[in-house]
Amino acid sequence: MQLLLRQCGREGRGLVADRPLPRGEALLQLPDSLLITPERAAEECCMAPLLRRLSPTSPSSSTATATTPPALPLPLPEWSLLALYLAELRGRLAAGDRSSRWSPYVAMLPQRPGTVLEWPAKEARQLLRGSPLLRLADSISSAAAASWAELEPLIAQARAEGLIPAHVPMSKADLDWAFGVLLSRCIRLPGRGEVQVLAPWADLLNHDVAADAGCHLDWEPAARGGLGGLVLRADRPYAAGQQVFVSYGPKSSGELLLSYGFCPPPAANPHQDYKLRLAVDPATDPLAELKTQALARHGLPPVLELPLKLEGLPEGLLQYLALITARPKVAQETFDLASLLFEEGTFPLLDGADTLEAALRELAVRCTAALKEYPTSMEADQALAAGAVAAVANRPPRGPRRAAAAAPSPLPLPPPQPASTSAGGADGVTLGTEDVSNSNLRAAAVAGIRVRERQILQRTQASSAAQLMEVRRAARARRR
Ligand SMILES: C[S@@+](CC[C@H](N)C(=O)[O-])C[C@H]1O[C@@H](n2cnc3c(N)ncnc32)[C@H](O)[C@@H]1O
Repeated sequence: MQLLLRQCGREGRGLVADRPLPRGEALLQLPDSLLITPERAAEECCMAPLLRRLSPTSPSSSTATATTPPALPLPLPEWSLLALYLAELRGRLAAGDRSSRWSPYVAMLPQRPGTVLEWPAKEARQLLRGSPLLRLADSISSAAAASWAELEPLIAQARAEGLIPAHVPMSKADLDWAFGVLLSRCIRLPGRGEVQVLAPWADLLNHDVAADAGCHLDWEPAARGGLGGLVLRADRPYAAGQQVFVSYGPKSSGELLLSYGFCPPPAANPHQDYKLRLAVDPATDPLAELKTQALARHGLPPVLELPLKLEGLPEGLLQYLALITARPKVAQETFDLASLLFEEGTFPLLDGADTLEAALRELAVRCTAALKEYPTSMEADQALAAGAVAAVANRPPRGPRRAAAAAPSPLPLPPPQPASTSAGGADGVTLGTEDVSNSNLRAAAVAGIRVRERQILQRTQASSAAQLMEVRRAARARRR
């Protein structure tokens, strides 16, 4: 055991090194039997007999290895199976039924994971107006609603068949809670066919925006010289008592707020962005069908979200914009244009007009339009965000600190450590899950995100205007 459970300031509980640990060391190792996989959820869930009848008969793409059982065809999406099982375990626990071996795990899960699913719908729409985060919030709630719509009739059927014990409600509230737990704790394992699992104990690791993208939990197949289990390797040396963080992925502060219920200062988050949505529009573009085909030939979808950042434009943005804004007189030229843009990386003249110039112009127009979408002013958002920073900067997180004692730590808890560096800094403070459960602080967190999104849009607008002038100057020089 190299890691100990601790209360770690705004992050809540976390895992710390129990002694100096060298880089590369396996800090944590869990065998398959200690993971809640979708297959295990389907087999162990009280609805298993019904789920078995629903299973497709054809074999699924197997993720079996020497250390994992063969994967059975799944009757439902992974997410729904995990949610179903979690909801059952929660119901059992609430009724005092501790018969499941996962009870201690479910008992230590947060009652309110703090994701956007807990925000009142009207508040979410108001708060996120103008920001691309509104699309993300909508997609999260739609996914949860679709999963519930799929599960509700099955739960009713299983109850009618007497599969669900009377003391287990399997209510919508239990499922909603399960969706929040999954959003904030489920781990996807690239080393095991991208399967999504719940990993008790490992899911006590907190996120650091600065952690290397490679610093994450993954499955190490024994066959390829790995340890044959879920493993976290130290990405750097750790001192005794130092909190071990992982990367939940290159996520913006808004993505973390909606899915994990905490908000690091956007200005200190290297993954902060503004997701610009680009799409071929069949309603206004007579060449939409051809453009969709041309994009597909280059492996590109007809709708794309690209992350604008302060540091510069994402790769491929101008090429994509050049294609979707182009109006070639000869329709078939769409394919030639796509090849020149996406294969050769050149912006040709189209019917005498410069496609790079058109793309830059369009980018500036879209930034201007996006800036107008925000319902608040930059100054108001700056004041709101700064007020929240001042309010939380020097106060310790609320909540019972003895919660860690109830968690499955086989060792006594060492004394509290100083607040981690990720909890503050010159660019603001991380608003933790307890903070953002307060709607005023939630509003302030979103205001801070809007400030950064606007700065990104303004910078992009200015740099596209500067580049546009450059392109025009070069064109004039060519004509002289
Ligand atoms: C996978 S769990 C990690 C363990 C969690 N701290 C706990 O007490 O159960 C993810 C949750 O931890 C918290 N968290 C993770 N990283 C954080 C960070 N850098 N700052 C604040 N909260 C964090 C959030 O509440 C998030 O939903």
